[in-house]
Amino acid sequence: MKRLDQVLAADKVPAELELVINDVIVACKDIAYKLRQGELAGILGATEDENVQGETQKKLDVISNDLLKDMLVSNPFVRGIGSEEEDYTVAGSAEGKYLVTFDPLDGSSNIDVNLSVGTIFSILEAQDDRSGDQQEVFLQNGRKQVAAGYVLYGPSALLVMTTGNGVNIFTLDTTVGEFVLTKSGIQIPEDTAEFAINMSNQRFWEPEMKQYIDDCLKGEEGPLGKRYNMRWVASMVAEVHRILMRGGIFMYPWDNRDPSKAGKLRLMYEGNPMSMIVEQAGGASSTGRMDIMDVQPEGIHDRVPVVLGSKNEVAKVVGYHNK
Ligand SMILES: O=P(O)(O)OC[C@H]1O[C@](O)(COP(=O)(O)O)[C@@H](O)[C@@H]1O
Ligand SMILES: [Mg+2]
Ligand SMILES: [Mg+2]
Repeated sequence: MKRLDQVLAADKVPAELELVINDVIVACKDIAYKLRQGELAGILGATEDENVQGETQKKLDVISNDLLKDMLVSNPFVRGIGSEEEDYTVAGSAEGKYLVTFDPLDGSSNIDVNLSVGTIFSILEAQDDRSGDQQEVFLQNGRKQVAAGYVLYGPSALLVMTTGNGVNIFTLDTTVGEFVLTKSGIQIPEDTAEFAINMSNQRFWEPEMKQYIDDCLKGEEGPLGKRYNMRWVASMVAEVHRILMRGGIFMYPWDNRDPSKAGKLRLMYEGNPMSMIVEQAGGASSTGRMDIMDVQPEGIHDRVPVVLGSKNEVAKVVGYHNK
């Protein structure tokens, strides 16, 4: 079985980028270990703080963020980091070429109930010599990503990653503490009859999204002509992983619960890296009106409506928005 370094060498990934990816992975292995220990490691429960998104931080949000941040800002090839849990971007090395953004712990509401959570990361190249504490250096669209990935902490810990040459899946071999390649060339089935959306927000959606879901629920008798199944894990990493394995469509659409937030998910920590992975696996990813990776970020914490997964189903949802 191939190790991660062998796969990266075969993909001709530059040595400096490999060292950055390695540091992300060292931190993720530590997170995986702490999650295994759970209550025994005293890591469950909430802190008394809120993050910049106005969400209460779980202890593990903070622990995971600090692990990733400490590893990366001391890496000589990292110019800076941007995190869902940091108010501002943080400078690394002035000579560093790479910028790393991450959602240290995705699906945090699942931690205390012992369900799947993940870490999502995205790597960009700095385009000029601005310092990593200036958010402007990060404000590049998703097409500029040189690598993206997630670690899913489920029954086994999986690293799913792309450097622009397809999607590989590595499983953490806990006997040696290494991620080893277990699947490559992942392809998402083009069609699906399984959707994932938080239905409790239905009354806040735009009419186009309401119409699509109404038509899914009509099943064989409806205009979509098939019976749909539904899943909602409330952990984007777990949903995207299910879609990579068996197809499906995942949506966190725009809603008007809070008009200042264009959807719940964050472009630079969730939307872009997941879109790169999904597109590299032959799927599609859209806001409903444009490809997510073409959205120009205006701020590091920008939010974006997300529709991603099986290509033909995403095209249907985009079709509803274009009607
Ligand atoms: O609780 P809701 O509104 O269903 O939202 C679930 C969504 O929120 C998220 O948990 C957001 O991620 P965080 O846990 O990193 O804030 C996604 O993973 C998931 O798809
Ligand atoms: Mg998240
Ligand atoms: Mg998070």
